[in-house]
Amino acid sequence: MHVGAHTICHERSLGSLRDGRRCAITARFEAHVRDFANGYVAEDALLTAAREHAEELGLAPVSPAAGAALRLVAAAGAARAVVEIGTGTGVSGLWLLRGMRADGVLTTIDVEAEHQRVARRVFASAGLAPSRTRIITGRARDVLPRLADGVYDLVFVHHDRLEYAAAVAAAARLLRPGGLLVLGDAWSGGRLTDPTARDPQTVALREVLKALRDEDGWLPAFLPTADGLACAVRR
Ligand SMILES: C[S@@+](CC[C@H](N)C(=O)[O-])C[C@H]1O[C@@H](n2cnc3c(N)ncnc32)[C@H](O)[C@@H]1O
Repeated sequence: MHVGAHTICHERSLGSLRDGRRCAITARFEAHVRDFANGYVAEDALLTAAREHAEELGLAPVSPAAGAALRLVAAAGAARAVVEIGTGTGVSGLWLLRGMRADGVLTTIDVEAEHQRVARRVFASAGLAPSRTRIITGRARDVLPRLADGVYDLVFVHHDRLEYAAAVAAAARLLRPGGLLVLGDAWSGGRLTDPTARDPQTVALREVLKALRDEDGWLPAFLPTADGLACAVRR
């Protein structure tokens, strides 16, 4: 997700950029980096189709760069058991599954069965056995308490930023020590670092990121890739 020049200029740490020309240069550079990252690992026809289905349904899937990063961390951690909150049409799920171990299972939760019907078709078209996915329809707050403690390698959160705090609390229980939490859309559409942005979703996200950084028990890092991925390893 693009972070506009005005956003960058509002960053206190980048106060020296409060000059229109430099801001414009920064914005152009940032767009260049974003476009390069999104094109660096091209999506295949299946991911492109899943992305188009998402757009038809009014959903914003992970960017290609964020998807490639999800596949990367799933592969680097040899993830076998992954939880995803926010199935959508399966863009992020397919990226995750392509990085996970061949016997890995993605448990993916979404309140909208219609979205999951599309995702199920996407996973099948990708040649994934039905045993590779556990697709659960329901609200995250109702489903997460039913999942087992301490057995998941990775939890990817990508639903409603107002519910990210509850999802992080659930992830702290679900992840094994050394497991990885990833929060999607962590730039909040470019508003994260804009101090004039006070919408409830962005405010809630800032609080979650602060808690992840400041609380014991997490080893955090912010990956500024495209739409932003906030990551933290469970200690
Ligand atoms: C941005 S889309 C997910 C996109 C998907 N992760 C991808 O990249 O392809 C967010 C999804 O979260 C679902 N959602 C929103 N609030 C939810 C909740 N409280 N519990 C479960 N799912 C929710 C929506 O129905 C939607 O499909």
